[in-house]
Amino acid sequence: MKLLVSPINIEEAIIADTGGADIVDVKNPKEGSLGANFPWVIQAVKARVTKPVSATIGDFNYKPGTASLAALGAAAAGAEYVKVGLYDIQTEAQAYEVLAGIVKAVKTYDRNRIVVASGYSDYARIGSIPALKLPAVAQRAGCDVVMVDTGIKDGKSTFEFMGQPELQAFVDAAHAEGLQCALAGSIKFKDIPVLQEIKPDIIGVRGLVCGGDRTEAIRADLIEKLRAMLN
Ligand SMILES: O=C[C@H](O)COP(=O)(O)O
Repeated sequence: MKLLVSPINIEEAIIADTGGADIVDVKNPKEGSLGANFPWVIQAVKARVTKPVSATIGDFNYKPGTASLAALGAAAAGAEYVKVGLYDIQTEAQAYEVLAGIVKAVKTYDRNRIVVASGYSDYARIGSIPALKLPAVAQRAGCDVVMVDTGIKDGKSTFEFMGQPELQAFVDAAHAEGLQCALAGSIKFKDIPVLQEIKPDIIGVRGLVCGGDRTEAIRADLIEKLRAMLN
């Protein structure tokens, strides 16, 4: 499993990089679960880290044009992984239109860039499309990775909304579609053995490596501890 760590600034990005993250995922929690950071922050991180850079473009509603333009911005700023949250999206048709626009914008710019379609494990409480509907639509739209994160960051974990069988079904559906799969959402150290059974390709964390409070700064010792558990 690759380790994706989500820093909010250059200092945290360097700690994530040197601590053992495989993917440095720039985001801005002030603007939501998958809130977008500024292009100059993505550019600065890209210039300083050795690992592939990911950038979130926001928790989106049904705005395919806005989403595709934001995705191009993230790619142009240097993100190898461009990650969108399908937040206020209820249907497969809406999800497809948003994702297809993003894929076209990003892959026309550079066909080697990776598009990540993120749904939410707590889809029922936020009223978004169920996660299990996403692998097929993400594949049809030309995405590379499908994931779930929590939409509301109140400390409740993805495991509280999708049990192991449902998460396993999500990972298996992604793989059956030829996609990689990422799982995130207030993952705790105690969840790692279960994740090693479920076998997503990527796990995403922030709060865990901030000592439990994702508004605090990322700590090198906690990334190193997590890295050692994954090796
Ligand atoms: O993409 C991963 C997220 O940033 C996970 O954040 P979290 O572990 O604080 O829920």
